[in-house]
Amino acid sequence: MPAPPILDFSVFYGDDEVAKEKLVEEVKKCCLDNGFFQIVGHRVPGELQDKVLQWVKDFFAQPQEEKDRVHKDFNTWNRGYERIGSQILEQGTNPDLKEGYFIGEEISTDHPYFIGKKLNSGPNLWPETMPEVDDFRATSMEYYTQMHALARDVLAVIAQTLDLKDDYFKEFTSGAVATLRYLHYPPQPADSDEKLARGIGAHTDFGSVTLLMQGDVDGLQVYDKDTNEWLDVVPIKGAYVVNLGNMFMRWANDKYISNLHRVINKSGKERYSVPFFYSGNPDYVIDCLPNCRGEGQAAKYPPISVMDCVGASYKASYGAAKVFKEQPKTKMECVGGAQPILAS
Ligand SMILES: O=C(O)CCC(=O)C(=O)O
Ligand SMILES: [Fe+2]
Repeated sequence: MPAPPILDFSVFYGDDEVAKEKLVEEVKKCCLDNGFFQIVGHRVPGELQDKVLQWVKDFFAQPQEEKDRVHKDFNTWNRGYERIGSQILEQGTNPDLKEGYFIGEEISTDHPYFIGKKLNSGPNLWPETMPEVDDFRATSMEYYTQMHALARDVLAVIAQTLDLKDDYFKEFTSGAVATLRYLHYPPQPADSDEKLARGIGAHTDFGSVTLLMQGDVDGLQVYDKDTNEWLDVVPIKGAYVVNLGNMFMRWANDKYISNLHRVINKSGKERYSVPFFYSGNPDYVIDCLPNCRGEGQAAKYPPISVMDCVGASYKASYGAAKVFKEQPKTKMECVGGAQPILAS
């Protein structure tokens, strides 16, 4: 299996039906193989991408005490900053050498979508003391909106890979929630032990699809089960790495794959990346997709709401992070397939 192929997504927006069919075929191959591919030719403006990446750098360049002002422990709905070393995603490795900042739908505490009712919902925690924070906020939310649109388009193509109409996921995507994560990986020492050093430990993602913008520094690797090797996903300016998450794998009855990946930053440089985790409408009930099981074959998993499926993964992840030293990680409730490692 080669590294994830680079697909020209612009044909999705054009009239060339043959090219569209080819795109659907290529995406299907990737979904069956390891659930990873890259896209160029999407509609997210390059200027907006550059602006976001610059803000990501500027945010993490702030003094530690400024970043701690917006620490995610100040809320229970997964928004704000997390320090270097606060996660261990892979059993037996060093704490992840990365810091992060989470953004989501801007939802007030009196909104019906507020936590308790809906998945990871609540107000964002903006770095109010950072110079030009209004631009940081506006740029982040504009990008967040653009990523929702791209996720819907990617899902329209994925629907076609299953011989479904391109609007099959319409209900799932209306009222969808998602999480945008800004990430900074300081350089890992060149002589660091590959057995222990991780920017982000091997894991699978929780949701339906993840759309990842990498900066210009490499380090992302995808596990190849056939050769037991890790394949480098070399950054391409402006491109998105697309991968399926655990919920989609379950939804597709394990026909499509949510694959292990990790980051080791051996470049000697600061690495920045921006994943967008698309959960979907929290109330939507996922139940074995059409064309994902043989005739007469039962679905492997019972129906489950998006909120319960993705929510269980978050709970398992944070619970496990807190008690990590005392007990081994367990398989998550909602993960399809025998993934040995917790998702993020
Ligand atoms: O930083 C990257 O390239 C990957 C990040 C990732 O896999 C994640 O946050 O789940
Ligand atoms: Fe990931």
